[in-house]
Amino acid sequence: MKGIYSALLVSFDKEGNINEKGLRQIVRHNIDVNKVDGLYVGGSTGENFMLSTDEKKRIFEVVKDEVKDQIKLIAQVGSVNLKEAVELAKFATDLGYDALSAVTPFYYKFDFKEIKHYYETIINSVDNKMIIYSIPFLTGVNMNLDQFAELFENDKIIGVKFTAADFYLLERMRKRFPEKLIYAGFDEMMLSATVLGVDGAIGSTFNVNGIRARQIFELAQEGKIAEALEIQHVTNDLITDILENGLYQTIKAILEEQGIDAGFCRQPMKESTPEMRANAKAMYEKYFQNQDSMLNV
Ligand SMILES: CC(=O)N[C@H](C=O)[C@@H](O)[C@H](O)[C@H](O)CO
Ligand SMILES: CC(=O)C(=O)O
Repeated sequence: MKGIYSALLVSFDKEGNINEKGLRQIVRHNIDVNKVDGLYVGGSTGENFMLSTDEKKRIFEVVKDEVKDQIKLIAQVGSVNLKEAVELAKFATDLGYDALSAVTPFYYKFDFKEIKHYYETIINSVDNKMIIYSIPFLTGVNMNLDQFAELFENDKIIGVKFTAADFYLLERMRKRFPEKLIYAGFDEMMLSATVLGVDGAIGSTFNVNGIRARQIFELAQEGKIAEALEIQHVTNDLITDILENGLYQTIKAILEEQGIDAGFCRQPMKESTPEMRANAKAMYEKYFQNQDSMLNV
């Protein structure tokens, strides 16, 4: 389960319905062009928290049908509606997803006992493995080292997607949990996270920038830090441009430039303006049009 995973984008039509053809194209692009090791389905990048249970299920189905067993699949099933999370966990497990993930329960200020009960309830309802999804800047949930340790006592909880900039905590986790899988969640900090020994990364920008992401990861693992840093610099120029222009809208618009029907975002996320699309086109030309020759791949 180690390696580079795209946090999969979902294509929606103008009315906000899932565009299955576009979704399949995004999946194929991740396999054929980005050459990722796997997909993280139903995450923030999948606009998951704005979808109905049936829509989440349909996305799990379409993705599995397109991927078959070509690459690994992680299903993010977490929800403040715990019954929904269990239902999705069963559904994704029956489809053959390699692992589950669940965001820490958010919105209400759940205490740690409640958070632990949530994870145990989900994972004990299925024959599968769980990767904790920790993203404090969106959820407000900050767990400490001892709390992670308590969750990790359950052998079915095999790892964490660590989307945080607290690299002191990341280092402490690496030392204390050598057997657990730690995935870096911030693409712009991938080099530093790799130096600290993460097992992989899960990111939104890999939907377009997967080749560079793998290069950073592999060069850093080989100790070629200066070379990895050069690629992180280019990558962060791109990520800065993307974040300034609108994260998911821009990644989708770059994919459109590559001939993929990546479509619209789901409301309440805004529609791209012509200016945003023009900026994305410029990013495509700057970072991707000549990527093969730039990178010697
Ligand atoms: C909220 C969100 O999308 N987070 C992603 C993964 O955790 C990241 O891949 C970021 O999108 C990316 O690092 C840009 O900040
Ligand atoms: C990786 C990530 O942010 C997600 O889509 O959940």
